[in-house]
Amino acid sequence: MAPEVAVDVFSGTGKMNSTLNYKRAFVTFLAGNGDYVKGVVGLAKGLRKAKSAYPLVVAMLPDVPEEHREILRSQGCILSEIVPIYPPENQIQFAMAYYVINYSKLRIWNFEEYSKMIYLDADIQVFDNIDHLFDMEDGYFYAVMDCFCEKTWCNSPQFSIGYCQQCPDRVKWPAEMGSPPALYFNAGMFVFEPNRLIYEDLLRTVQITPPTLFAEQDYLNLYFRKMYKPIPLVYNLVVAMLWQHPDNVELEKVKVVHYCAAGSKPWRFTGEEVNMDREDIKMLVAKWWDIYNDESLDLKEEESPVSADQEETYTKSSIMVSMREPAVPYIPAPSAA
Ligand SMILES: O=c1ccn([C@@H]2O[C@H](COP(=O)(O)OP(=O)(O)O)[C@@H](O)[C@H]2O)c(=O)[nH]1
Ligand SMILES: OC[C@H]1O[C@H](O[C@@H]2[C@@H](O)[C@H](O)[C@@H](O)[C@H](O)[C@@H]2O)[C@H](O)[C@@H](O)[C@H]1O
Ligand SMILES: [Mn+2]
Repeated sequence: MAPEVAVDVFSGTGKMNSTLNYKRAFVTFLAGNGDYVKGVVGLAKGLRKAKSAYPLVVAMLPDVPEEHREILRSQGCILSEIVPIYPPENQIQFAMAYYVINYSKLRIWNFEEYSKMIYLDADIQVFDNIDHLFDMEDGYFYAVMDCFCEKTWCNSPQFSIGYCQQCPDRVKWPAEMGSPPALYFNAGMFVFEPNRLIYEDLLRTVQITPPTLFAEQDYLNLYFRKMYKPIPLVYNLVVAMLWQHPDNVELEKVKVVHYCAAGSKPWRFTGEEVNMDREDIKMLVAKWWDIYNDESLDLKEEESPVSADQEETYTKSSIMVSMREPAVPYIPAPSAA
């Protein structure tokens, strides 16, 4: 069983963070005019169904069309347009070509309107309330450990020797390859504190850090390696764990599902890719659709979505904030579709 830190939101230090005057929110990232917007709608409705007390902010690139923005506003999302961030010139072949746009996620450290945020990829669904994660001790970067066994890792040293942190005793890390890799998190879900100084350092450092296979996920693991605290996989079930490490998964206890395996995105699910004919995968995809199609979870007219001027102010401030950096030419990245 992989090493895990129990989620002790009332840490021994008694430093349970006051919820007074602290703004908290979930935040996701949206790029392009494709179908990830369905993921964000599903996430907004899932958080509503889980009765979360906090809003969902959408950090979106300029290429998200107005029609999609309107859909997200109607679901109560707080939209914040961000300026893209690109890695330095490089020859790297990212594990997936479209990962290049994921560096733009770094903009969320600039959302200083919030004291603590939980980042969630748009291909994630929250099936149970996880608001208690906001009460974890400040000063750390909390996320769930990833798995190195999928083909996407085939060009990594871990994959080449069959090593995975989810089962470190299966194939031990060979001494001749130096010390085993530090605990490594999946960057589809994490608990963090926006901070302008960290934000500026993140942007400075990313320009002098050679990009690697998993793009901003590798970079975030490198940058936060001293602050990282693993949390239980119930908070981000990377679905490949179901077949790569079934002994580590108690599906009935899982609160958050991350549809990141090839072919598992619910809104484009065909069931044809490897492992997509599994009963558990088909059940999780159906659960996602149950929420997405549940009209009772749509934001009601009488519920106060973000008013236009409130959003405008917020968006302007975030644009002003994000535009403080030199604007970069926006080059649409290869589509993930
Ligand atoms: O065309 C795209 C590709 C990615 N994303 C965003 O970037 C995140 C990371 O991409 P993805 O989840 O596909 O990566 P994976 O977790 O599958 O590696 C997505 O969840 C979305 O929030 C997006 O908005 N549009
Ligand atoms: O840009 C790099 C991405 O890296 C991560 O996805 C990976 C990772 O989970 C691997 O372990 C899987 O094998 C792979 O399928 C999946 O794409 C994050 O989920 C995503 O948000 C983003 O940071
Ligand atoms: Mn994802």
